[in-house]
Amino acid sequence: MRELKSIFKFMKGSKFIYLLSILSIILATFFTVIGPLLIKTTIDSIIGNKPIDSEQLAELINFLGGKAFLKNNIWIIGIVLIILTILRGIFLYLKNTLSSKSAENTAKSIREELYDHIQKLPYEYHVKADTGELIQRCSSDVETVRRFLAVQFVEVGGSLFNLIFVAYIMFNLHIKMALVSMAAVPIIFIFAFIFFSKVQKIFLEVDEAEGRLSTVLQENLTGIRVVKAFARQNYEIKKFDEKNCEYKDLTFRLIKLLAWYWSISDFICMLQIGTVLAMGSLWAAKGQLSLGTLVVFITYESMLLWPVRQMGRILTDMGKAIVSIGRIEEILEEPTEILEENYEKPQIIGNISFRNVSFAYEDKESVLKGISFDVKAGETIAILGPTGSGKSSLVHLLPRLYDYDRGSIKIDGIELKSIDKKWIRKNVGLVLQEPFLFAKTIRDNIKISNPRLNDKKVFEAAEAASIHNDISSFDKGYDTLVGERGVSLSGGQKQRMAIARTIIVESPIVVFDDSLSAVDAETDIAIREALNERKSKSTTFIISHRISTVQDADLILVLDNGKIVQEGTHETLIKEDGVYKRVYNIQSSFKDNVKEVNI
Ligand SMILES: Nc1ncnc2c1ncn2[C@@H]1O[C@H](COP(=O)(O)OP(=O)(O)OP(=O)(O)O)[C@@H](O)[C@H]1O
Repeated sequence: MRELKSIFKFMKGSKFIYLLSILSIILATFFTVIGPLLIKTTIDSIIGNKPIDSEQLAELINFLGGKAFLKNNIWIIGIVLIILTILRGIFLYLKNTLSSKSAENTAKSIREELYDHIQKLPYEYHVKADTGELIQRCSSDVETVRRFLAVQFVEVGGSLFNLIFVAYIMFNLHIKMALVSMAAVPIIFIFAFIFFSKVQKIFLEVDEAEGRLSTVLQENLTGIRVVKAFARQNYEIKKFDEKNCEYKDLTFRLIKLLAWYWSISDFICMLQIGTVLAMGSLWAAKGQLSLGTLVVFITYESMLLWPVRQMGRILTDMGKAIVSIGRIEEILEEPTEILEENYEKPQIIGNISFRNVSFAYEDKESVLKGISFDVKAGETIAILGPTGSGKSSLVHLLPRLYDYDRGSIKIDGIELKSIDKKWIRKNVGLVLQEPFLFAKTIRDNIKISNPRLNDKKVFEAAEAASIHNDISSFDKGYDTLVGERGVSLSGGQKQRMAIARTIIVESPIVVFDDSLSAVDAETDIAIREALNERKSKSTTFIISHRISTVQDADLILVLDNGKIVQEGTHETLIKEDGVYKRVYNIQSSFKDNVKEVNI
């Protein structure tokens, strides 16, 4: 019951409200149960002549004026019944608002904790995680828990109290009638419990089918341009139809099963009420049961059966809530990245030295093997190599997105692993291969690292990234809203926005991970020149497949299969036989016709 413990943990701040809510439902049940007893007393002792068999009711009757007075003023009983109903209504209202309030609070704290935790999970986790699944856990799983807490959790307390209280009164009134009245209770409970445990599988299947339907929809809408470009609309429509039909069929199956359940359970209830009526009338005719008691039993019967029928449902919903909280816990148990360490926070200048660095993703084969090189602050290092040779892996070590397994990386003489992660990330600007822009204005996207930066800084960064003129040509300039994932911008514009966003920070170390690939050669040169002219020159890493992009670098590394196979400057490398010279020859011979040749 680890999951139940977790639910209680999230309810921490709302426990008192829950208690009030349970108290409200108990009081509502109390006022519901009192009504039929008053009717019984009226029939048996006020209209009839039987003595009142409960001290409390006798006191109430005396308070209202006594038996004789009430017999002539029976409307007073009617008013008391209305007051009881109003009180019941008030407490039911209180129960509903209180439990909804605390459920909302609990759901809010689950969502907050989840979101905070997801933000703190390591880069590695997000690389592998299925975003759709994470969204589902943060939304529909939290919703299942919320629904359970808002509706059913308090209902369990209310139903139990109802069952115990009603059974207690029944046994006090007439033992034989109580036994008859309760005969179907275990049958209905077991039937409900077995039925809902069996259909729980279908409930889950419906949930999963709904998840698959939303995944198809989400994927299609995100990749709509690819769908259109490949004229795949019909295929996508068919795929959606399949998932839609699957969801409809499963839901229909569930509804049919539920219809069966409610009909059979109604039948058992009716049979039970019929038995109570028949046996009650028989015993009443024989004088073994008063008319008033018969009325009480008939009224209590439905009060007893309805919550028992619901109980099976509540128990299975509890099962669903437990599954959901388990899925939420799974994320919360993922170890977070320790960012706020008591590690060093040195002033970073940008001298970097790699010595025999090796790195592997988890237990796989090393993707970097014995990498060694030195860079002085302000220098530019270019990295070239075939796809999968380890270029991105190498630069991802710098902001400690991953930690190297062997060897040593020193930044200004300090071992990288001993530098605080948050600190080093503030000092290493990374322009990723696939830039992601937020659905904000261009200005806000550029100054995302520090919203307090002034427009002058924004314009400077945009100019250095050769995007200022493009932005100025838009109707709303820097206030232009970037659509979801920046759909209104071209690939090259998005890349340049990402560059502006990184260089505005003026980090001492900047990494361009193949982030000039979507801009033409002239813009590429313009950006690099602008970067060189900046006051604070950063140590710059450039990953590129284009010789023209890397040729001015102070040091060029050629990687292959995780190893440095060549290193030097453009001048030295074109004189050496090797990959660099080969690529250079291919690219320069096709210079006029082909802009770039990938190696
Ligand atoms: N998160 C990851 N988990 C496991 N393996 C990975 C991960 N990222 C990359 N790899 C593997 O590591 C190797 C090096 O990948 P890396 O992205 O560093 O190459 P690259 O030279 O930058 O390639 P490209 O030019 O295509 O971007 C590849 O074999 C790749 O499959």
